[in-house]
Amino acid sequence: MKITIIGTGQVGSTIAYAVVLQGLCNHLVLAGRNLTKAQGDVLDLQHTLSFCERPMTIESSAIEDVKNSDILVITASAKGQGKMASRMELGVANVEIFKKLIPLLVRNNPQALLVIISNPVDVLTYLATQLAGLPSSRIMGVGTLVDSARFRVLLSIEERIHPDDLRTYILGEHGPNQFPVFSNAFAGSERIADNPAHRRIFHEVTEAGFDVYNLKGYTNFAIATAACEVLKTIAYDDHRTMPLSTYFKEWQGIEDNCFSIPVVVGRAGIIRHLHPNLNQIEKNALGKSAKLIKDNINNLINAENNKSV
Ligand SMILES: NC(=O)c1ccc[n+]([C@@H]2O[C@H](COP(=O)([O-])OP(=O)(O)OC[C@H]3O[C@@H](n4cnc5c(N)ncnc54)[C@H](O)[C@@H]3O)[C@@H](O)[C@H]2O)c1
Repeated sequence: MKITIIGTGQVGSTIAYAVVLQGLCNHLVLAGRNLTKAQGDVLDLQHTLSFCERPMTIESSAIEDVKNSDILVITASAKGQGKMASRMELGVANVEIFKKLIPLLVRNNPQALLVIISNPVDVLTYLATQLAGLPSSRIMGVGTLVDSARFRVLLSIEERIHPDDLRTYILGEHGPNQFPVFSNAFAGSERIADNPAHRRIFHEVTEAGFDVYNLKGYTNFAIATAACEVLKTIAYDDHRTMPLSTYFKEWQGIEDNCFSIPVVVGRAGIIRHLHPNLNQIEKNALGKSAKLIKDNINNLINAENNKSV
């Protein structure tokens, strides 16, 4: 299994470190615009291997020389300017980056699954699906997986139950247009109530990424761990369920959109979309989110396409 990470900034390097610690492949490539940084990371990671259980080839590469990967993890991104209030601030620059990167990467890595990390992740997963010309099952964004994980951790503190035993999903946008699915949230088969305390935790989660970013200038540990959950279920063909950003023609009455829905993931990519039975509050939230997310996609991608015609 050959995993290539595109972009060796804070997130790319931390994903690489987590991949090495977890032994998720036998061939890891770090590819970046800044080859010196990639080479430095490679040496540092190679020196980690004697403490790891699995041997692994670790190499650096120029992006144009990346070939025949099984999985491409895309973290390349423009830099945010100062404090960040919205992931859409990266949108115009990252749409441009993706228009150059995705066709090149797909041409040279025709069998690869694409795991999109860069923000705004739902817009970029939609764009990558358009540009790649591959089945949408092969392209996924680590959307609200990280939000759902944060939600479980904060709820676990409130409920004093291990976060892994909390079945709670946040769906929709990796951003302000996300919503919690309390109607299907359980711990030990007991419903996790939709009450003011749990709603307050959900609102904390929506802001949590910015809290970390505005304190230290980037987020890396939670996203790298979430990305590795996706890589692990692909590598071992585990068929685990998780909320990921994916293009769909139709899901629960919403058409032609791209955001996080519950999916089953394995070696072939997204194997199945799951269809939870949402209550009326959640159906309303879904409809509202879907419209706002599609507006973001239209504003960033379609407006740009129309300009270049
Ligand atoms: N989906 C999520 O949950 C999530 C969580 C955290 C961060 N992110 C996103 O991940 C991305 C990376 O974050 P980071 O903190 O590592 O940023 P960073 O600035 O540290 O790294 C970005 C990397 O992209 C490279 N790059 C820039 N322009 C490029 C180009 N034209 N071609 C190729 N490479 C290019 C840079 O050289 C750098 O190595 C951001 O968009 C960030 O918002 C997403």
